[in-house]
Amino acid sequence: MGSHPDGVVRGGGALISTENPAGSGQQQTASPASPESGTAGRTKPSASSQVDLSGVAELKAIVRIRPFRRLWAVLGLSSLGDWLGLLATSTFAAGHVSGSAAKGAAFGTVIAVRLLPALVLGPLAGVFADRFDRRYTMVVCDLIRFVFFASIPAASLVTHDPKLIVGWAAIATFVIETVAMLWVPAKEASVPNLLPRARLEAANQLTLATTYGITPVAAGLVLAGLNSGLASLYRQIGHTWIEPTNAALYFNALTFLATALTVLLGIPEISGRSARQDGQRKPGMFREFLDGWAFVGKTPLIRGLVLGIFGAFAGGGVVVGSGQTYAKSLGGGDSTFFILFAMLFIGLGIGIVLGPRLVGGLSRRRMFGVSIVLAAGSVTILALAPHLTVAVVGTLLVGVGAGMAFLSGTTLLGSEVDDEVRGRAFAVVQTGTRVVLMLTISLSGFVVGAGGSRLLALPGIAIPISTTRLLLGVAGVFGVVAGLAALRQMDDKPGVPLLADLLGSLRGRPLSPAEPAPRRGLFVVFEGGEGAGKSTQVQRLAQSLHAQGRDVLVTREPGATEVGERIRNLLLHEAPASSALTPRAEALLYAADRAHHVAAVIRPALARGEVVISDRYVDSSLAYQGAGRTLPVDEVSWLSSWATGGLKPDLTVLLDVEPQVGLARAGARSATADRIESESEAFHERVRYAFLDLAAAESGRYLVLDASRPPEEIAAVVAERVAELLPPQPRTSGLAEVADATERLTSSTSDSVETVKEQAT
Ligand SMILES: Nc1ncnc2c1ncn2[C@@H]1O[C@H](COP(=O)(O)OP(=O)(O)OP(=O)(O)O)[C@@H](O)[C@H]1O
Ligand SMILES: Cc1cn([C@H]2C[C@H](O)[C@@H](COP(=O)(O)O)O2)c(=O)[nH]c1=O
Repeated sequence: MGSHPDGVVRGGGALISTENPAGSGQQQTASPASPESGTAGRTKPSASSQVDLSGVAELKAIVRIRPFRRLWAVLGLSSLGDWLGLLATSTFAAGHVSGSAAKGAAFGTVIAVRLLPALVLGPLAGVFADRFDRRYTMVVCDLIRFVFFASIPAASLVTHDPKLIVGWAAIATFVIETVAMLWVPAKEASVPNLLPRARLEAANQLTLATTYGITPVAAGLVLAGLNSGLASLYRQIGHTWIEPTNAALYFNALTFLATALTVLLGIPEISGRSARQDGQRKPGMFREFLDGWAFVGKTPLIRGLVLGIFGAFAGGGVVVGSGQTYAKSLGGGDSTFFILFAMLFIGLGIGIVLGPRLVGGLSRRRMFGVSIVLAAGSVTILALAPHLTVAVVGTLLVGVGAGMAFLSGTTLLGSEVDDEVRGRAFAVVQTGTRVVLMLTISLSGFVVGAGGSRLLALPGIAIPISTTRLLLGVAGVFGVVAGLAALRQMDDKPGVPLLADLLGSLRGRPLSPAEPAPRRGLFVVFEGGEGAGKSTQVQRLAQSLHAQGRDVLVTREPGATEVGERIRNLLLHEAPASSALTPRAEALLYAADRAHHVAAVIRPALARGEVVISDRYVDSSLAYQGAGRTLPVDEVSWLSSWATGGLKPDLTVLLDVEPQVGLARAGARSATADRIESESEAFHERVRYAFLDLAAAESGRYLVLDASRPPEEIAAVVAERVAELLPPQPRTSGLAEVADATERLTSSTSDSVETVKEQAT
């Protein structure tokens, strides 16, 4: 598969872009400095650095990019041609034979011939898109489509034998569809190179809406217009080229000539890939073909995408194939079937247009998996629907899920698959979806036709079981499993709970993934109210671990770093009263201290394999700023998880004490109370119960101890629990025994606590 330029990682044969937002590996020959000339290839605006625009502004931003605008126009024209071609060739063939059976056979033959190339040529098509200049591939394909579309009506100028005319229409259609199989992956693989990556999703929304929303309607209108406008003229003049179907085919041919010229002369940016390949020996076509399939099979992301997309299409195929009998099972007829069919397409449109707004910042990999589960879960709703209303809602949801999956899947393929192999990835999807759709529509039609409805006789009761519903149920469950498997394969936020992430995204606050970090040490945190004895226990644990010869880092929040010390003073001593610092500002200052603390002190120590013991951490913010100051706890939690990059302690020791007792201890320790110690008793009560609630919610990671017990008892329990989390330490010398004895003699005064704190800072 050639070289792997910067920004591309190889793993198991995988080539996934990690850096370049506009399609890595792409060496643009154009120098797109302004939006007019296209921002692809050079600039590096990541999804996160891109300004988040509203829907219309986003669309304006992408159509302002000249190469993309032109490609979009080409796509619109070409798609109009496709739809016109489908309608016109079918009616053309049927119009040249007489008798309903012959007309039906002619129509069916043309449709079958249109689908055949997907099976024969589909797998090879991607090799063309990846091997040759995509611009010339598109131009040659469009010129061939121009000639062959024009040749269909022109055949009747040469012969009047209907068999020859229909036969030629079938051959021409086969050729046209064959080159379309080459054109589509070349086009799909080019789009990501013409746009900044952050705009790819909106671009896909626009192109999908054009292909499946605007152009089929436009094609119907053009055909209807030609029919009504030219029919009487044709009757008067009699020239075959103004016969409406012939005129539609000539018009269609011209759309392909127009697109060929536009791509050739107007979008040179599609070329440019060959520069990278100069001087390299290309592998043979067969090798490239095998590499493409190996890439799909070995790369978890692509495997997940392909699995999910095929699953969604299989579900859609089953819904369409069993639609008519399903409508009957609801007590309806053809009109019910059409209502359900319309609902499916309305849902698709909603999913494509509104899906991204709905899920907000949810990662697109997760959006893809969740959409498949939504679509498939809704198919199971259809299986159980007792009434048309439920079936209508279910069908709408199937469409919404499928639309969102289609959009996110296409965007992921475009943005995460390296340019070198993107054409082949798109070709696999293109071929596979056609095959899966054809098979499931025809198989499910056959199964529901043969199955009918059976009575399940149980003692005392007979339950009617319809094959249609059984099939829908099986398809739904299969789809949910495929969606979950896809999620597993491609999840980019392992460790971040999916449901919480989804709910946060729907509300506009997605959870950040934990920052990947080599982590070999152990992270222990002490939490509790004022004067609970945290510092005392921190120091005891540190000494005990030191005595075992372990590397220990003692630290605290706020104030473990130079910057943190200044923040601490500001928070606890310099601001004279609570009114001088608003709760949000206070929360942000604690978060700022934490962000720096984690990055500068905790993560490096953990990476070195040390035991890190911190006097307070995230829970203090949840308890003091959340419960104490009554800020929304989920907002404070989000802030902390952003500040820490998702770093959680391995163990949190909660020292629980009544606030009066703790405050009295703290008062005895120092004459003046700081800004937070001076808060009301009710404030400290809320803080105490918030700590206890946090521990109860995740009990496995907490050790809750009664802090009114003697310090040495508490220390023993803590040491025992920590020992369970540490690997056994080889005893090296008699020094360890000496250290143990020293530790037993050490007093637990607050002076020595301060000494340890000083070492840490
Ligand atoms: N289990 C205990 N029983 C009685 N007194 C204790 C106990 N633990 C600590 N103390 C004493 O209580 C005072 C406060 O202890 P320490 O500084 O360890 O608490 P803290 O939780 O760190 O307080 P703060 O959060 O206010 O910094 C100290 O004088 C300490 O000696
Ligand atoms: C980390 C953190 C701390 N606080 C409060 C809790 C205490 O009153 C002080 C810290 O002083 P101590 O000597 O460690 O007891 O700050 C808070 O309100 N929010 C936090 O996130």
